[in-house]
Amino acid sequence: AATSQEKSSGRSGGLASPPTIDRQTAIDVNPPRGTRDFPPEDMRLRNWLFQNFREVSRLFAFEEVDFPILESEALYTRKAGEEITEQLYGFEDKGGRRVALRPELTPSLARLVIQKGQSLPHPIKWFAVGQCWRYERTTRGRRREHYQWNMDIIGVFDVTAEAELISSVVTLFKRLGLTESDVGFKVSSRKVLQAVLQRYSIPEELFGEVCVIIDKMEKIPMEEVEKKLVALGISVEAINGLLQVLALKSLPDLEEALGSAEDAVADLKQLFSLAEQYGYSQWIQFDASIVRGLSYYTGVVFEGFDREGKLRAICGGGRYDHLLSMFGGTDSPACGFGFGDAVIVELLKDKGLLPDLSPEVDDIVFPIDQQLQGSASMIASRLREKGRSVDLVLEQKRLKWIFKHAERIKASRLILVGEAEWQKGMVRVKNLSTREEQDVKVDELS
Ligand SMILES: OCc1cccc(Br)n1
Repeated sequence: AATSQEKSSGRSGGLASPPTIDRQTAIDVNPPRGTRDFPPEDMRLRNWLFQNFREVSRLFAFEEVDFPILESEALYTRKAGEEITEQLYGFEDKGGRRVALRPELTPSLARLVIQKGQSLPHPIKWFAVGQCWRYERTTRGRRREHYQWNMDIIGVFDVTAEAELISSVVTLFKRLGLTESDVGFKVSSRKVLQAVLQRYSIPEELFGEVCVIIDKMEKIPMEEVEKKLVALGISVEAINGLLQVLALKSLPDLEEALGSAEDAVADLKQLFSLAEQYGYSQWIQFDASIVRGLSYYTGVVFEGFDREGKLRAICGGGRYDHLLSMFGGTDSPACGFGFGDAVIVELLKDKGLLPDLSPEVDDIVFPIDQQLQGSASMIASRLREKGRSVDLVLEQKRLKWIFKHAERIKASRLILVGEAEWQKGMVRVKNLSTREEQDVKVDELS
């Protein structure tokens, strides 16, 4: 019999040729440079990862929020030489407004907190999973978009907030099968830097820029770092004092260098003691060189890293107590982190921890012949009402194709709608793992 495709083309034999369309030039079927498609297999992995983000956020009683990917450029035009603002994906829209694809979520969160004003009960515990963008020079061929999981706590002065945030990332890592021998957190506080800058009476307003320069220490040659600091008017003596403190790797050494009265020392001692109580002290270590690259951090900063040292930071975060006033709002103490969707997948791949995710179809419903297509649709609807995921075969196929298809989508059952059984108000149900098959009354199908 002619297949439905052959019928529609009015030709039998050979494949039906597509209707002619006036296509001048073929489009580029690849996504724009630096961006990704998510075909089903990749989408299943992404959904699995995001489901873990959401489940951990639920465990920590955070509420989900979201914001537009497009924001006013003004949210990001900080003058601290940050990579994230230098690579801003900004443009002028048709209304002449300067807008940008968001490079991070925190400014949007700050904007919403200000918009909602004091009506919001504090502390605010919000999370978001959102796509973020940068315009990276293609020379480095790096991506221009990634998805970030963010968790933020607004309204808590104490480092109990940071301890809670780090605990949530530890929880995520454990859910993904990672242990403290795979990953860890380097933890410090920008108050360390602040204390040193004060000792050399370096003006407070240089703080953000100095942090951004120090953060580049691992990425650019030391002499360039020093040149940038000197360009800010910082003396060589101060720079040496800075570099000495930044080399500290133990809290006792920090206490010795700064004295126990310093906030940085007290904060970090409390944080490490809380980590003990949470049970994740094996996951964290003090490292004064950690400053992170966002200018608005003001206190504790941390980043997740892979202990083999092969990958870029897995996640990063910290305290940002003055971000709201940067946008004209009233300051609230705040801290949060961003966790990208790329490095973690590379790490899971390296560790052989990527899950085997297959499509989850319960039933294939197949009308043996064309006249039973309507009956098959009725069967499919009944099964769907019972919550079964049903792949209804929509065109005549040979049984050989059906079994191959069932194998490919890992269906658990094949429901054959055939004339003889249908006359008796039944369908043939084949269990595709046990190969058992039986006729089942339509009314008893579940
Ligand atoms: O973490 C920096 C960043 C921001 C936006 C997009 C991408 Br890819 N990466």
